[in-house]
Amino acid sequence: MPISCSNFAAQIPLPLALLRTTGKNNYPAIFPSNFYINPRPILFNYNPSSRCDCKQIICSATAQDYSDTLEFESMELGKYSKELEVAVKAVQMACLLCQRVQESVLAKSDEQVQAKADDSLVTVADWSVQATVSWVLSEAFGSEKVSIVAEEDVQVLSKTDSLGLLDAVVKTVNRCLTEVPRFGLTALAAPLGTSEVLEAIGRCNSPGGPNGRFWVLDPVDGTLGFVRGDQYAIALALIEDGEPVLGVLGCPNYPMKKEWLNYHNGYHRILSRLSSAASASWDKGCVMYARKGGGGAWMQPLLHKEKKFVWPNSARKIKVSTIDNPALATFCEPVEKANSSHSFTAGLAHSVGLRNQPLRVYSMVKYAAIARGDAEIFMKFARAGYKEKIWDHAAGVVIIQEAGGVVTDAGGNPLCFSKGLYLEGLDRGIIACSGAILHEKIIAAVDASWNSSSL
Ligand SMILES: Nc1ncnc2c1ncn2[C@@H]1O[C@H](COP(=O)(O)OS(=O)(=O)O)[C@@H](OP(=O)(O)O)[C@H]1O
Ligand SMILES: [Mg+2]
Repeated sequence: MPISCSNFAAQIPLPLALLRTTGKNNYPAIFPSNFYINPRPILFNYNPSSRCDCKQIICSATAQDYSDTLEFESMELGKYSKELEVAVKAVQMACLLCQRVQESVLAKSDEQVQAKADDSLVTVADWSVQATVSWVLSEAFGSEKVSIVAEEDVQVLSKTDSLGLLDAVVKTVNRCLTEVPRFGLTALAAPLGTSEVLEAIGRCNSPGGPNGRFWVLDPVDGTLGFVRGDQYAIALALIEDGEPVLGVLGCPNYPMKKEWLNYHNGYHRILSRLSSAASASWDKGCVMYARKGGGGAWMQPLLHKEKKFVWPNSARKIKVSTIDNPALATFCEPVEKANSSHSFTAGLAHSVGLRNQPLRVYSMVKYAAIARGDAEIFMKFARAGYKEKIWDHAAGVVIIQEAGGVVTDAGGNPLCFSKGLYLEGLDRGIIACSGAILHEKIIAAVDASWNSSSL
C-alpha cells in the first residue's frame, strides 16, 4: 500500500525523470531513475512548491499501488469527497457497534432464551445503528440539511411498552459514540439523552423521490445472518436527483481476503464463522465504498481496536472478476428460498452452462462478493408482488458498477431509485454481473424460460 514518507526527500536520487503531470494542483509525478528497492522501482508523487516538506511525498512499492494512490487522490478531490469520508466513518462505527451486539447474541447458550434475546438484540442493533449514523451525518452536515430514508420507524420505539428497548438503544448508542474521537470527531460533552436519540432516529423519515439529495440506510441488512453469526451488512448510500452517487457497505464478517472465510458444505454457502486465525486478525471484516463516476471501488479493513482512523485507512482498490466463461463462473443468491426462487435460478444456471454450486449469502454481502471478484453473478427473483426496497440495493449497485460490473433488472434496465421507498417498475428480478458477456447470457436465459416458470 502507499506509504507517506518522512525524511525521504534527501534520499531521492538524481536525475529525476518527469513522467507526467497529474493535473491535480499541478503536482508532477516523478520517477527517480535507477532507484530500486527490493528490487522493485519506487515511484514518487510530490509537491515541488514545498519540496522540503517530506510529508508531501507518497512512495509506493509497486506501479499498481502508485496508480491506485493517484486515482485515490483525484477521487478525494472530486465531488462528494466529504460525504464519502463521513459515510465511511459512520459505517465503520456502525460495524463496531454491530460486532459487539452480535457477540452478545452468540454468547447466549440456551436456544429458547436465545431466540427471544436474538430478536430484541437485533432490534437494538437496528435502532442503534440508525441513531448513530443519523447523528454522525447530522453533526457533519447539519441536521436541517440531512434527509435520510431508513428501514426503522421511530413510532414503534416511542411507544410506552418499548421503554426497556429504548433504554438499551440509548446505552448502545452512547457506548458507540464514546469512540468518536478515534474517528477524528469531537467527543460528546455529555451522553445523548433519550430525546436526542429519538430525534436522530426520527430524522430518518424522508420519503425519497426524484429530487434533491437524501441518504438511504439499511442499519442491519440480513437480520437472519446477523442472529446466526453469519453474514450481514450495514448499507449506506447517497442519492441525488434519483441516482445513487455514493455507496458504502460495511461487512463486519466478510474479511479482506476470502480465504479467511470458512467454507462449509463445499461451495454451497459462505459461512462467516471464521477460522481461529482470522478471528484474531485485525481485519475480520471490511468496508467497501465507491463514488459514482469516481473510476473505482475501494475496500478498507474494519478499524482495529484502540487504533485511530486515518483516512483512507489502508484502502485498496477492488475489481470485479475477469471470468466470462459460464463454466468457470459462480453465482450467488439469497440464502432463503422465500426471498428468491432457488429452482428458477438453478434452471437458468443449467441453461447458461454455470457448473459451480451457488454461493448462498445473507444480505448485501452478495453485492460485495461480486464487486471484489469472489463471484461473477448475483441473481434474485422474488415471489410475485414483493416490492424490493431501495435500501436493500442502492449502496451495492454503486459499488459493483464502479468496480466494473453491471447491475440491472431482468429486462436489462437500470434499477430505479427515484420513485420513493421501492424499486418501482422492476422487471422480474435483479441481475448483477462482473461483465457484459455473462449479463447478456443470463438476460437471454430469463427471457427463454420465464413463461414456463411459476413466478
Ligand atoms: N422476497 C422477499 N420477501 C421478504 N423479504 C425479503 C425478500 N427479499 C428480501 N427480503 C428482505 O431483504 C433482506 C435480506 O434479503 P436477502 O435478499 O439478502 O436474502 S437472504 O437473507 O439471503 O435470504 C431481509 O431484510 P433485512 O434483514 O430486514 O434487511 C429480507 O427480509
Ligand atoms: Mg435489508
